[in-house]
Amino acid sequence: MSAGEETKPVSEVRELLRELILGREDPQGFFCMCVSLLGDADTRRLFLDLIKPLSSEYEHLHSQLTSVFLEYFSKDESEELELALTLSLYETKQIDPEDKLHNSDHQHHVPRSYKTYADVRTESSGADGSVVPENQPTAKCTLDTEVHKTRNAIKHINGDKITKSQKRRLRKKQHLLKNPSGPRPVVLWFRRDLRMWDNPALIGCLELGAPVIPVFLWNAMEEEGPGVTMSTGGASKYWLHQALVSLKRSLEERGSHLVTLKAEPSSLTALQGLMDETGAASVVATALYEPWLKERDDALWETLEKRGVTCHIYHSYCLRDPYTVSTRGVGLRGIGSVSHFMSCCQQNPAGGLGSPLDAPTTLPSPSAWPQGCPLADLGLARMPRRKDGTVIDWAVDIRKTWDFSEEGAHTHLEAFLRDGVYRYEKESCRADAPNTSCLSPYLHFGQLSARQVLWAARGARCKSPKFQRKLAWRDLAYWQISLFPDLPWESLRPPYKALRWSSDHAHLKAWQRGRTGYPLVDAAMRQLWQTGWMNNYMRHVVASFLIAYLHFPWQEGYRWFQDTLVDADVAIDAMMWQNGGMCGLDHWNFVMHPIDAALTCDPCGTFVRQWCPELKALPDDLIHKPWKCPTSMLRRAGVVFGDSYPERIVIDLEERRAQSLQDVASVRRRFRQFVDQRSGCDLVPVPSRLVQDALGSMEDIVKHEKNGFLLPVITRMEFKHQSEDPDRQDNPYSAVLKGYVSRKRDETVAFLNERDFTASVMCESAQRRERLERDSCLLEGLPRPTASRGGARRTQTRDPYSKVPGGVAVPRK
Ligand SMILES: Cc1cc2nc3c(=O)[nH]c(=O)nc-3n(C[C@H](O)[C@H](O)[C@H](O)COP(=O)(O)OP(=O)(O)OC[C@H]3O[C@@H](n4cnc5c(N)ncnc54)[C@H](O)[C@@H]3O)c2cc1C
Repeated sequence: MSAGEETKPVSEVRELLRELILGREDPQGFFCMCVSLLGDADTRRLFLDLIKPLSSEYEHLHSQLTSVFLEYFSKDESEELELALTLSLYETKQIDPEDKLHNSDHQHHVPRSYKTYADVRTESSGADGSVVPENQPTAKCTLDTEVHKTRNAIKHINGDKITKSQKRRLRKKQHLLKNPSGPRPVVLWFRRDLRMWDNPALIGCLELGAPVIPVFLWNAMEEEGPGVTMSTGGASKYWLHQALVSLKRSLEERGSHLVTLKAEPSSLTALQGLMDETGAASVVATALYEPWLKERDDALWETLEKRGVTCHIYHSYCLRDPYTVSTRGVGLRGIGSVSHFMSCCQQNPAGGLGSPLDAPTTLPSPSAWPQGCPLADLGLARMPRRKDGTVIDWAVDIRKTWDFSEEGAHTHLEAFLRDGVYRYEKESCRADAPNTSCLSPYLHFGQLSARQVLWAARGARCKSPKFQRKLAWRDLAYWQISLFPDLPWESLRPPYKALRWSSDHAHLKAWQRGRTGYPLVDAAMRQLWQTGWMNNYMRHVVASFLIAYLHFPWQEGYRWFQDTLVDADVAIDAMMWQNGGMCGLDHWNFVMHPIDAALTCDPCGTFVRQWCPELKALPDDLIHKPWKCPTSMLRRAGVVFGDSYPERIVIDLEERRAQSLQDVASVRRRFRQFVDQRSGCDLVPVPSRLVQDALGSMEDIVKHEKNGFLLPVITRMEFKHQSEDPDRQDNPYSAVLKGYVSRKRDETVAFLNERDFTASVMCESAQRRERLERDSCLLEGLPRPTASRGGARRTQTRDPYSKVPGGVAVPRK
């Protein structure tokens, strides 16, 4: 073939050859494009000549292309005929949509308990809710039109420059040519449902009977939402990376693959690109409930559906879709508490929960995979480098602590139900024993579904209602964020925004790094820093300390948790910090005391010894208040304040607490319009949808305001009392809780606390006296005095709090 007679398609192929050499195209793709541009006969005739120039410098490429060519043309004639027939059939179908409808042979089946997006939309518009069949004539983006479009695109390529979208279309052609007669692939969009077991979206995909293309898209901006959300901080991003590694492996074990992609500029464009490239006809995903993500998804589904793509959305992230929770018949009194939420769910039931689904053993693959990017390129597990170039591996302890896989999730669940659940009801507050499930990161990333956990808990030998209720707490958080989209950054109780907050950066830093001088707080914050987790009780202790004793706004704690927790969850974290920060719908009716709380959760100091090893030689009874140790004891234990262990950053806890209380009282007086004069409760502006839902029975307590509705919400007695006289020092309703189990137990704790301290100091001075006497006898040559009986150190040998009948501690004998 001389250059003079070279046709346009041939020069386009030469152009593509350059792309291949530059590594921007793979041999398979290149070959398919040749077939598209030249047609079968010319490809057979010209291909080997066209690739000849590669044989010297790019020998490997050349041999790959040759074998692709030989393989393709080794097909017998009947196969080729079939291909031709299929393509012409598509052409015919394009001009005869009726025929296409009648021939729809792979209508999908959606499990009854789940809904497609089409269902949800038709339902909400009051239609009958029937499922939109995949091959419905209104679907604009059918296979035949795509083939046609692709052909047109190829016709219009201008030879000199191939644009990205042209390339994508060519790739789509490649997919179609490879699998011309099969059903069009379905994109399974993994988000926060990174599991094989009990994954309705995954099973829904399989029911479509088409090849499945699992994808994970990452766009940090979209996750963030409009406010200061800190949706995925360092630790949880690290977990996400590892969970994706594990998901990829699970998919590969099933003959599939995970395509990872940076969704730039948006998830919508990335998905559209994928649909174009693969010819996929539907997208399947699990619903997300953060309002900004829901908004994004709603717009995205709508655009895709307009383009003829069918979108199937399943609900499995929570036990209950938060957008279906109604207060009808229950009202708004007590809103924010888990019992109110459970009443709403019971009174207004949704469809049944159904039972967990099995994992599939295989997944049908497409004939060719779309191009993604390496998982590492998503930048989820980025490690900074030192000046000398070495990597700072900050996640080393997180790796040692956790198994990030779905199997790891099941192991945790089984171990908990076999062992920990027996102690959960009464002893879940213990910091020194693994009495809780540690399932939070797995639940957050959907490596376990809430339904699986609930089923397993119900079927366990020992049933813990308290544990099962925790799943309702989780749903409550998602309901709250669905009602209050600003939950992660805006206090729900307006007056509290005006509180006088501390700006002492050194205090905040000391809290973050576990250097406050309060061993229990420090141990918990160090555990968080190193492992990305701490238990619920300890989260209450450190949150109380930050807010009630250090006077920082709750948002500081929320953001730090979001960055350091492996289970950082915008909805739960925001709800809990708002409640702890006195601004939530249900603010905590207690303040954890940083020393006395230890007597309930770490009575022998085991937890503190693990995370603050510099204190490990201190006796049990003083390890939580080392500043009370006699100097000699500190010397023996090697504790030097300000050196081996920090000085306390605040000394007078009572005074700090009283100040916090006074500040609250004064803002409540300043913003009287947000205090209900009748009940003394705080008033919170609530969204009208909530009020409309409940109205009727609630007219009496909901005040109609110009800018919304104000609802009286649960308010601490001590606040009501203090507001009457902000300078008052003797508030009888003090919320400071020394322990957690009961006030009675607190009193016992206080008694033991005092007795132990006195006894320990007495012992210490007796020892000192003995030593002095012995030394002076030695000096004066007198006989040694007889040694007193019993050990000088009063180290506790038995933990008196591990069994607390009826919540009352048994004092030591
Ligand atoms: C200030 C503060 C911040 C918190 N931030 C988060 C967070 O970012 N992510 C998070 O998952 N939990 C958060 N929690 C709730 C709770 O502390 C953790 O879910 C729990 O410690 C996780 O440990 P676990 O799995 O052993 O819990 P378990 O006691 O075994 O509970 C089982 C599951 O129930 C759910 N759950 C438990 N407690 C709560 C709760 N109070 N609210 C909602 N769901 C709950 C979790 O999914 C948990 O995994 C926070 C609590 C506080 C006080």
